[in-house]
Amino acid sequence: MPNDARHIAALLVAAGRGTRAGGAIPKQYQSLGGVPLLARTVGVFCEHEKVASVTVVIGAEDGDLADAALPEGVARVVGGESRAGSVAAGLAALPEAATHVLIHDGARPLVSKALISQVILALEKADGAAPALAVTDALWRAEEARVTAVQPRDGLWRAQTPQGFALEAIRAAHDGFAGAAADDVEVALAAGIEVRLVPGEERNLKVTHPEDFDRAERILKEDQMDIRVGNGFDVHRFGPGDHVVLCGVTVPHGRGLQGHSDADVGMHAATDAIYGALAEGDIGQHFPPSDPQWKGAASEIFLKHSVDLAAERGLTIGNLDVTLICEWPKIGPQAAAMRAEMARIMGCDMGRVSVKATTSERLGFTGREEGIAAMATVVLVPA
Ligand SMILES: Nc1ccn([C@@H]2O[C@H](COP(=O)(O)OP(=O)(O)OP(=O)(O)O)[C@@H](O)[C@H]2O)c(=O)n1
Ligand SMILES: C[C@](O)(CO)[C@H](O)COP(=O)(O)O
Repeated sequence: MPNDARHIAALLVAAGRGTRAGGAIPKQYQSLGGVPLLARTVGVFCEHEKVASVTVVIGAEDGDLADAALPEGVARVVGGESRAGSVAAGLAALPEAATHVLIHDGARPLVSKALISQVILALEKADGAAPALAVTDALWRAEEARVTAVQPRDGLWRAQTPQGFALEAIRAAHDGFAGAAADDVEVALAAGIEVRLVPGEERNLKVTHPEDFDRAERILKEDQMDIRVGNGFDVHRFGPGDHVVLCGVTVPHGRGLQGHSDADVGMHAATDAIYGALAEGDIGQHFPPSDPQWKGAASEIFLKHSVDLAAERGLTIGNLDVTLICEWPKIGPQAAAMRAEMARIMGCDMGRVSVKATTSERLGFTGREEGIAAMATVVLVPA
């Protein structure tokens, strides 16, 4: 269920003929890693928690191919002769509740949930937002296979999709646009809509030529091999109190743990392990202790956030191993409840979560019962 007051509609244009890609059927219905290319594109948007509806624009003669490629619940509409015509048909068919639209090429199957999120975020600041990559190669003009001039590349960007807009603004822009447009940003600019740039992704290629299938398949294989390991470590000191919260479970104790949040040292170590695996910093970076809104916060919020970030990258929990280091309280009797609670928050099987404990033989700060330490190791695997 989208957690956004806006209704963000995804509009995937897939009515082209794919002549440059060749093949017996249009490229969007050809197999990419054993799945129709368009099914992959649609899947990414269907799984995005902020996308409220998905509409696909198909070719008039592609009904049977679309039946085989599209999941139930995805609306479809027949497109036009040009990409712009297909977008216009799609804009007219979006759900009434839609406030914003993400217009995306069906032929870009490797778009990531993280990129979609960036475009949605940028739409909070402007009526238009689109991903692009800076041009890094030198640019030339040429005629008849001879270089005739150098084209300065400063300020030049390679356009990608999804291109996001406030719905009424882009509808009006399309209504008032005459002629051919390469994409919807061109239509938006002609109507004076401000379009914010967000960093594009190399992997978000448009399958255009036959060799692009090989490129896309190589990226999919790399995704399958993307296994991440992270570790986390945390310490909280004891203070006054009558309980501690460890791995989400409240344990009666003669003292409490001090901290800005609920001081759940085990959950913090686990969360930092996940951020570490993602190279996404640590809890303090995402939830600054200086921010009063996190005072006394349940650490569940932090753990859930790190797992959501992993999911945006297509990763899920392979396994998590947490070690609590303390003399007291005794963890063994609570370990199963802690594993169950962590598994619930992370949305994974309890068999993937380990919580164990050790004393430090009365040595050091944990041995003197000044505080509790925790360490965690996580493995993230492709979802
Ligand atoms: N009349 C059209 C033309 C294009 N598209 C869609 O716009 C996207 C980008 O276009 P492009 O890659 O140029 O696709 P094709 O037009 O299918 O390719 P080609 O020019 O090689 O025929 C694709 O997802 C394509 O299906 C569309 O919905 N309707
Ligand atoms: C919209 C687009 O994907 C932006 O890069 C692109 O312009 C559409 O594809 P085409 O090959 O230009 O038709």
